[in-house]
Amino acid sequence: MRYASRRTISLARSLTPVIITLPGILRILTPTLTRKMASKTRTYNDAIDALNSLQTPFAVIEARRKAGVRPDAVSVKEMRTYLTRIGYSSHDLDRLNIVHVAGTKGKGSTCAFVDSILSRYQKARGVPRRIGLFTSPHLIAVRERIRINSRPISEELFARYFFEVWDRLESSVGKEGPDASANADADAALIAPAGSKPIYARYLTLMSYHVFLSEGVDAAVYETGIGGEYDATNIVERPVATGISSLGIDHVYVLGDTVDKIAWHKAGIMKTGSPAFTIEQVPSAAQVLKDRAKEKKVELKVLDIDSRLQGVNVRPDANFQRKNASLAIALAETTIAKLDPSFSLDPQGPLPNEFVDGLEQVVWRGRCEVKEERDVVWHVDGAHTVDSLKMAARWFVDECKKPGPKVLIFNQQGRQEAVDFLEGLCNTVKNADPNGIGFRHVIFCTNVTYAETGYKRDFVNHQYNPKDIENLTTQRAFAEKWSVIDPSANVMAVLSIEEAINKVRSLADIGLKEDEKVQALITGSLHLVGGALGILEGADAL
Ligand SMILES: Nc1ncnc2c1ncn2[C@@H]1O[C@H](COP(=O)(O)OP(=O)(O)OP(=O)(O)O)[C@@H](O)[C@H]1O
Ligand SMILES: [Mg+2]
Ligand SMILES: [Mg+2]
Repeated sequence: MRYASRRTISLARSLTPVIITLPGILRILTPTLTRKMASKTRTYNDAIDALNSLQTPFAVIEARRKAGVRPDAVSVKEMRTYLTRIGYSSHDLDRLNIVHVAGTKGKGSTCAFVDSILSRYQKARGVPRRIGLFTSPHLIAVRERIRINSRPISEELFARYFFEVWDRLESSVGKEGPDASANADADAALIAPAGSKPIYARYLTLMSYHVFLSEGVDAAVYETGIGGEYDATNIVERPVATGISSLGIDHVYVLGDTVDKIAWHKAGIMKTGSPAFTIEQVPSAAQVLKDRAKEKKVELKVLDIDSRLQGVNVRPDANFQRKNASLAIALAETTIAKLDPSFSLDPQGPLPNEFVDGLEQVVWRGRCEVKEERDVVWHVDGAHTVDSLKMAARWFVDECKKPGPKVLIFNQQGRQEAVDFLEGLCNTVKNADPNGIGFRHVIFCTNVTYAETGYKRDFVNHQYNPKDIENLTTQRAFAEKWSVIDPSANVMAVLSIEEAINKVRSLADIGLKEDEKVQALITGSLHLVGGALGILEGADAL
């Protein structure tokens, strides 16, 4: 086994007021930040720096974890308070005609399908007028999370709306709207002190409402962040429809350690008066969804794979994706029927062209992507749970028809349980090979993008232990585990995504046969995948 040597790297970019040093503690030079933000020309980079200052520091996360603090109903009250402070009531959200999607896996893909179908319909019929899409996490740049008509909002627009929200929150004095009682004011002040701001993901959620309402969006697709019941997106009271994609185990610390506990949270997005859809689930999860629907008097439809998908080229050609697509069809159909009363879908007949095109031409980057170079075929997928990693491995095996050594680049930072992701990944690939050969080389890297210059600003993350990254603690644990699971593999740990990619490219120089290409899989985290795509494409992949 070979490890990269331990060394100190400076991750500072010259213009940024955020300086990170390894080893050591992350420092934010707030005077620069404050001065910049006070000036008139507040840029996208200023916005991202200010946003990064809203991340919960690693030490606080640790302390909460130890004390067993979990999100609860107060989180939703807090979001409502902030919404009022930036000038909206939850009734205003009705104008957005929100499609709300929760699930352990497939949320983003389902949302992207819905968005893509609505876009095709818009082009053909002019309805909806403007489509909003809110997803998480981001792959290449933060502004990807807020899209209008399928395009990430521009840096200028992002900066403008970001600071409008910022300023409104800073100047809030605890008056919670004209109708608020003294008690309500006092409550709100306790939940969210005047002048305070929500944390990172919640801030972006809040900002998305401001963006979409200001920009005249009349259909908005929302992916939940974590869970559903207490998620920041759950302040919507009258969504057009809700959808729950595949349920499984993830975010155990926040949501609980069994699939039925997790299902309880996800079911929290269902709303009385709004149609709800899901797909086939494991029995315990299905039961919880059914019970919660009954309790909320919601009619929950459990969808089979839509028979009208036959002949539709859904990629990847896998059952999980057809489930996502089936859910998306129902959600898009319900939305369009509300906005265009002349629309109706024949459940037996073929799908309208707009639906077929929307499903076939969807762009959802970093999921099951293939990029071919002269000597290396890169297979890139952001899976990061046990189940989705097995899917990713199966997809990889199916794609790897051409000969050549298989190589893995893997990262998952900050989650100890991730060491359990490896076995399924290893065995799926091994078992698919007639000679039982798995990955020849396995490279574990940190989530640092570049060897020399460190993190791209959009990826600065205060939530990880900097010591762990410096010492490659996680990567060494992964490497040790892999050496036990597959002693024949050449396993290594390196300090950055860039080094990992260069390592794979250098493998091509040492002994590929004539018709061979290195078959590389990059997976384990969207952060890794986003950084890798940026490097492979040599520029912002956006
Ligand atoms: N229905 C599904 N069941 C299992 N795995 C899935 C499913 N849909 C997608 N995946 C896998 O999970 C990866 C992430 O998909 P997607 O972005 O749609 O999920 P998500 O729910 O938005 O996840 P995240 O937790 O990253 O927000 C995909 O690349 C694919 O490998
Ligand atoms: Mg997730
Ligand atoms: Mg997602």
